[in-house]
Amino acid sequence: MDSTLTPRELVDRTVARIEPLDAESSAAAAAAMDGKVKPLGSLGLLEHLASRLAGIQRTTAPHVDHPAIVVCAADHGIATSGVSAYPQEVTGLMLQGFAAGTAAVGVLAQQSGARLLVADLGVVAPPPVLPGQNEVLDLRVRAGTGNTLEEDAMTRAQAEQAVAHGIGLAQRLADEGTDLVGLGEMGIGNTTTASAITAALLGRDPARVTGPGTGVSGEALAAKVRTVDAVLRRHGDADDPWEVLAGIGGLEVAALTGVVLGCAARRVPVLLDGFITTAAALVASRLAPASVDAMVAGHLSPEPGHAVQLEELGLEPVLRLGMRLGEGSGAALAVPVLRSAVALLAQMGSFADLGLADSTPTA
Ligand SMILES: Cc1cc2ncn([C@H]3O[C@H](COP(=O)(O)O)[C@@H](O)[C@H]3O)c2cc1C
Ligand SMILES: O=C(O)c1cccnc1
Repeated sequence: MDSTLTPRELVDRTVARIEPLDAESSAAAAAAMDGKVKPLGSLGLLEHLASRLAGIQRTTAPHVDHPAIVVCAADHGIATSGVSAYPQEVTGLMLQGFAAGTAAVGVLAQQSGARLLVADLGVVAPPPVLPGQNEVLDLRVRAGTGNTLEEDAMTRAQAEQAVAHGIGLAQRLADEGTDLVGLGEMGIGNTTTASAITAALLGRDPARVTGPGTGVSGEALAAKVRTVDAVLRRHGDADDPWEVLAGIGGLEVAALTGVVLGCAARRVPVLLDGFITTAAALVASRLAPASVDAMVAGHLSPEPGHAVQLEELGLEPVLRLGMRLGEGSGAALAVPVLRSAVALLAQMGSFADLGLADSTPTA
């Protein structure tokens, strides 16, 4: 990162570098897939994924050789207003689990052969760093956001700093040769924040995009919907993504927005996880519409707002496993599917190899 730039200048330069999908590479990969020894279209979404990765990476030989999962963590002032089934301290405890490699995403990232990076953007009670554990990057902007029922989540400058941190992380990963970045998050209360962001940006009724999160139901869920409604009335300037980030939060959402922008600018495909990372993707899409071209949806969460978000972004989820965990778990699980898609494109034989001129069905 050019350290002489202000955070806002870094964001603006990054946004200016984002280009749409390379239609030529994408079409060439799609044509190559059509020529493989199989009935046309029979590999379903894998065919689309191979050509999409080709278009993002601007090559007819897309690759998933060095995938990484980036988990951004931070606390939310709104968590103290009874919107989660779990207390705020869990965020810091889970950071410990990420460092130790014992959290779900640690297991799944290992299964998928993906490197795991964890960044603390502002956990209220961060755990001590223990020797021999995975590094937790210190990108702290402030110790948790303000309670958005009463105040802004953060200042505009803090939102810009958090987004810039995410861009810096993406640049570092791209410099290190990372060729796929999965997004993950941790922050008790952040489904409430994600619901408010989604309702604000898409102009939706809070009841349509607010769900159980970690497991609130009945009257507690009704109260969560009312909370999202109240947060929106205070901060919901849907026209301005910066207003949404600073007013509603959160710090990890802002950083993930930056990771999306930074990856899109470097042509690194971004694998979305669940409802919260997709809220960050929505903010990124408002700052840089072409950034959507760099996105792939890892999975579909049952959180009701997630399908609404994906429809808005025009993305088809790779997996539907009923997972509602977050952390990057769905993104980590989708990595092998993407790896398989590019392997099929690279390694499958074609009808031409068999001496057959074309793959068009006869009937
Ligand atoms: C032990 C534990 C591990 C988690 N890992 C991810 N989340 C998920 O739950 C939180 C969002 O749900 P809500 O808005 O209802 O608080 C986020 O931290 C999210 O990543 C977890 C939650 C818990 C309790
Ligand atoms: O959709 C998600 O990613 C999700 C749902 C509930 C809790 N945490 C994350």
